[in-house]
Amino acid sequence: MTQEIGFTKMHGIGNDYIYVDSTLYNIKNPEKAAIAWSDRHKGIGSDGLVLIGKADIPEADFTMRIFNADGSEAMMCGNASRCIGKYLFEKGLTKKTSIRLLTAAGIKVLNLTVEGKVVKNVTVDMGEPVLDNERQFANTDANGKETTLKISEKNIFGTFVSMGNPHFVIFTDDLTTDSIEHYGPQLEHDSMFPERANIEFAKIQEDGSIRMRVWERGSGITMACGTGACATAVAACLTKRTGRTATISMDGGELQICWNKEDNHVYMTGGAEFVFEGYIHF
Ligand SMILES: N[C@H](CCC[C@H](N)C(=O)O)C(=O)O
Repeated sequence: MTQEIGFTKMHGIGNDYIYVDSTLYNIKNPEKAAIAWSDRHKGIGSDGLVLIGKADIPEADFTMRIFNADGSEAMMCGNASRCIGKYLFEKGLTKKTSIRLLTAAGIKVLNLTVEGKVVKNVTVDMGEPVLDNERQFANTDANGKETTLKISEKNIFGTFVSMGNPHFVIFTDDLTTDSIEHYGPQLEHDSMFPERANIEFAKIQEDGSIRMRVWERGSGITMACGTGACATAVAACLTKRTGRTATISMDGGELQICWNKEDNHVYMTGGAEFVFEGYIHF
């Protein structure tokens, strides 16, 4: 027996997802739906599937579940959290401009910048980065200076930062697709990351901004990654390449990241857009 499911397609600087209101539609197998619907030829086409729900605890307003294009469920999605803020406000599901979103990585607070009835951009309190020391600085050089993680025989150095979901940030001048397609899947599945990992390839630019491209766990190369942008900004600061605020420039656009010294929280600011709506039989 197929169901007719209403969906909304949105993107956060090119990182596109299918959004379904789970108070209206009960998708029995979201993993399977994410795989089928993410297919850019036989499905709707997206980087994954996001389910929006109503929170049943007083500490939160709404809930988010996010499934990658391979059907794997992730703890958190930065770009999707901004899209949810826009979705909820512009569809009249809330009048709040500060929304508490319950995710598998805890409650994230979305602060909407609104002009009239339109959400112009969203700042998300992404919480504290988790620096996993045994994977953070595996080596120190002769002077005891902390270096960054060396991935075994690949002789690749990077910085592990979790934003609720795992990220490995590599600073390199080589941001070519060939390299990312070569090293991305290898590193995603490296034994150093039992839960797999999102892999960021980043380069500090002359104006101090950071150019970053990403191989996402479960979705491959995407146009942008919100949690990845946060992890990249934290890694750049940790390795003394930048200060605590950074503009992260990705294929799909820019995000402003601030790793606040007072509360140790990372704040991400950027846009979100509707693309189209439709129904799919599943
Ligand atoms: N692929 C990620 C989930 C999506 C995160 C990304 N799209 C973002 O904007 O944060 C993971 O498996 O952890």
